[in-house]
Amino acid sequence: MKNIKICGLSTEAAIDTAIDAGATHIGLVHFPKSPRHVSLERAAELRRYAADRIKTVLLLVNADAHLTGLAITKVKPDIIQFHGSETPAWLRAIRDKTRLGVWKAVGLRDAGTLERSARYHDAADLLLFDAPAKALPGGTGASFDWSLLADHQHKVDWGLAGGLTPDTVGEALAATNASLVDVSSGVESAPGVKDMDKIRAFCQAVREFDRH
Ligand SMILES: O=C(O)c1ccccc1NCC(=O)[C@H](O)[C@H](O)COP(=O)(O)O
Repeated sequence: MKNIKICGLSTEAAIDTAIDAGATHIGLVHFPKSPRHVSLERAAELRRYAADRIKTVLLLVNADAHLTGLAITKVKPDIIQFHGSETPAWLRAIRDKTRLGVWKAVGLRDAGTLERSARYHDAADLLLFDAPAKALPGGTGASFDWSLLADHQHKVDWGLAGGLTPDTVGEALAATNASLVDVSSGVESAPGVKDMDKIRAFCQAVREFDRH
C-alpha cells in the first residue's frame, strides 16, 4: 500500500478527515512565509491531537540549531522534514541526536539534480522529490517532469510531491511507482484552507491505484 502524506494541516477537523480517509502521514509547516504556517505551540497541540493515530511530520526550512531544537522539543514529531538547503551533515547530526525520522525535500529540476541528491543517501531516511522552489520552497502547486524518476535506481526510500491532485495522483503513481505521495495545495479550496472532500478524493484515488 502506498503511503499518503497530507501536508500543511492546521485544524483538528482536517487531521480527522486525513486519518479517516486513510492517509498515513500529516505535515505541519513551521515557516512563517507559508500560508500554512503554524506556530510551534499550535503544532504541538495538533501533534498531541493526532497522537499515535497517524505519523506527524514537522517541516522546517533552513532553521538554525536553536529553532530546530526548540521545534523538536515542543512538537515531538515522529519525523522532521527539511525543505531548504540543509546539508547532509546537518541531517546526520539531527538524526544521531534525536533518533527521529529525517526526510529531505529535493526540488527536482533535471537529471543533474537527481544525481546530486545522492549526497543525502546516508543522511536521510527518505527523499521527497518535489517541484523546484518558486516564491516558496514548497507547497507551490507546481509539478515537474515525472519521467526523470521513472527508470531511476533509487538507493533510499523516496516520495513524490509537487502539484498532485485527486485527478492526477493515479497517473503520477503509474509514471513513477513512488511509495509515498505528498499533497498540499491540491487538496485546498484556497491557500492554507484544506478542503475535506478533496482530501477524501485524493486518498480514494491512491487506494484505487493500490487495488489495481
Ligand atoms: O506547504 C507549504 O506551504 C510549504 C512551505 C515551505 C516549505 C515546504 C512547504 N510544503 C512542503 C510539502 O511537503 C508540500 O506538501 C509539497 O511541497 C507539495 O506541495 P503542493 O505542490 O502544494 O502539493
